[in-house]
Amino acid sequence: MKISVIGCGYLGAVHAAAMAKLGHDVIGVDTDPLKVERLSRGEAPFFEPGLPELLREGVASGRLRFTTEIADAGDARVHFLAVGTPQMADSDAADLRFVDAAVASLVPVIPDDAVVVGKSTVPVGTAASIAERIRAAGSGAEVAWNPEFLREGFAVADTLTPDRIVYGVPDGGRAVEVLDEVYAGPLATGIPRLVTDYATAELVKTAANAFLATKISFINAMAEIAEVVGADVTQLADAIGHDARIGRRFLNAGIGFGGGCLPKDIRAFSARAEELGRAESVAFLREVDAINLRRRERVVELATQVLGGSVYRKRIVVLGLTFKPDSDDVRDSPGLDIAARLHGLGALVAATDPQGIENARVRHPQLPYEADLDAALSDADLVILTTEWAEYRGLDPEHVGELVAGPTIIDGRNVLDPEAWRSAGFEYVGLGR
Ligand SMILES: NC(=O)C1=CN([C@@H]2O[C@H](COP(=O)(O)OP(=O)(O)OC[C@H]3O[C@@H](n4cnc5c(N)ncnc54)[C@H](O)[C@@H]3O)[C@@H](O)[C@H]2O)C=CC1
Ligand SMILES: O=C(O)[C@H]1O[C@H](OP(=O)(O)OP(=O)(O)OC[C@H]2O[C@@H](n3ccc(=O)[nH]c3=O)[C@H](O)[C@@H]2O)[C@H](O)[C@@H](O)[C@@H]1O
Repeated sequence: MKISVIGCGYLGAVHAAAMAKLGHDVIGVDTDPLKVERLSRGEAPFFEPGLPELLREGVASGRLRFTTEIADAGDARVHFLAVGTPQMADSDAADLRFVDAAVASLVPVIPDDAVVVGKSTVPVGTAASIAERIRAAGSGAEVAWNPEFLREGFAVADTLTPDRIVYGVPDGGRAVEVLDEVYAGPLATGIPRLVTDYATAELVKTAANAFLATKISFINAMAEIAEVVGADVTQLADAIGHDARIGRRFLNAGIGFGGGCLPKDIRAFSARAEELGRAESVAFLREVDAINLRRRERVVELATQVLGGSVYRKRIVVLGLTFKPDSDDVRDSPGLDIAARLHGLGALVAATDPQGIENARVRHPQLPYEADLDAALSDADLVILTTEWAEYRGLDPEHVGELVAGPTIIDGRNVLDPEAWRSAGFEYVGLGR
């Protein structure tokens, strides 16, 4: 089937390449000419394991092309909207300007039998208003909402073999049949498919991210209590996680969640609930956000404590600037935020990351970066692990001990073995353990 994907960022580029892998004829559209140029060469414009191979294969097969011209996508049957929905600059609400612009550019170039499929995360009610706008423009194109649940770092596998596929569709339309054809490959393997109305599909996505954020803040709240009473939050998570009703996944306490989605999605949900007169229904999400942001502050407090009352002029190496490992994404990254706070307090920060330095530099040009891990660790008074990249989890405490000036480590992700670090002479500080 001929498919277009409008917006080729972390979501859209992977979706376009995955659709080509499923055998479709795909055109990706993005307003950023540099991104389109790289994608057209079969190169990934960001770090995502498995994506370069998929792009190269798709471009070489002739089934995957990219363009800046929306008109080039006019003859596709299905148009996936995958543009960004960031937080507004001056409020918690989602900024829908990219979605609006994409729809406005698309409608004049598509025929009446086209299906416009939203993948971006939007406030509930958006799909219905887009459908209304398309009708008002005199187009017969149908709208469906097909939320995306991929995780960065696992984006390729999550797209090709998702846990479930959700379609929000209007009554009596053709979208279900068309989407079943698009996803025939994954559906044939028995992946659950749920067909709902627009509002339910939009809410499914928002609810899923709100639940995940709540789970993380729940365990971080337990970490706050554990710190006071000397309990170990990791053992606590293991113990409650054995209850299948709770489950161990997403119960890793530490410096909390970041990224281009969970933080902005819970805020947008709160803002939308307020517009709907139901602010109280999700008032707990404000607390989820506050607990999350307190974790960053806590690391700064701990750093100040272990360095004898001030971080001023102290050499602090921050290991990890991306919001999670196996991604170069630094949007709302807790590690980068902590590095910037410490720098602001006069610490001599060495900020390092295997993939994130380039993006981090754009957001925080004032920070001192050091790509070489050993050079970053040299003469440090304090090491803070902020992103659990494999190379940081696998650090040899004896080797690090030979490089640093002061053997103290704050494990912001609770992933290191405290005993191994202590027996190498380090003061080990976990978050709630
Ligand atoms: N990043 C992720 O892991 C996931 C993201 N989402 C949602 O997907 C949406 C996109 O997120 P990301 O890919 O992370 O954002 P992104 O910022 O990486 O990508 C958005 C892309 O859209 C392009 N764009 C903006 N306006 C355009 C227009 N009018 N026409 C064509 N292209 C345009 C931008 O140049 C950019 O390349 C958001 O709603 C997000 O919440 C959902 C699930 C996973
Ligand atoms: O809507 C989205 O964009 C996506 O948001 C998240 O995916 P992602 O942001 O890629 O990454 P996660 O694995 O969810 O991690 C998010 C943050 O939570 C943190 N985290 C995760 C798990 C945990 O136990 N503790 C914890 O602090 C991570 O370090 C990271 O900063 C969701 O997991 C995806 O299902 C969703 O599609």
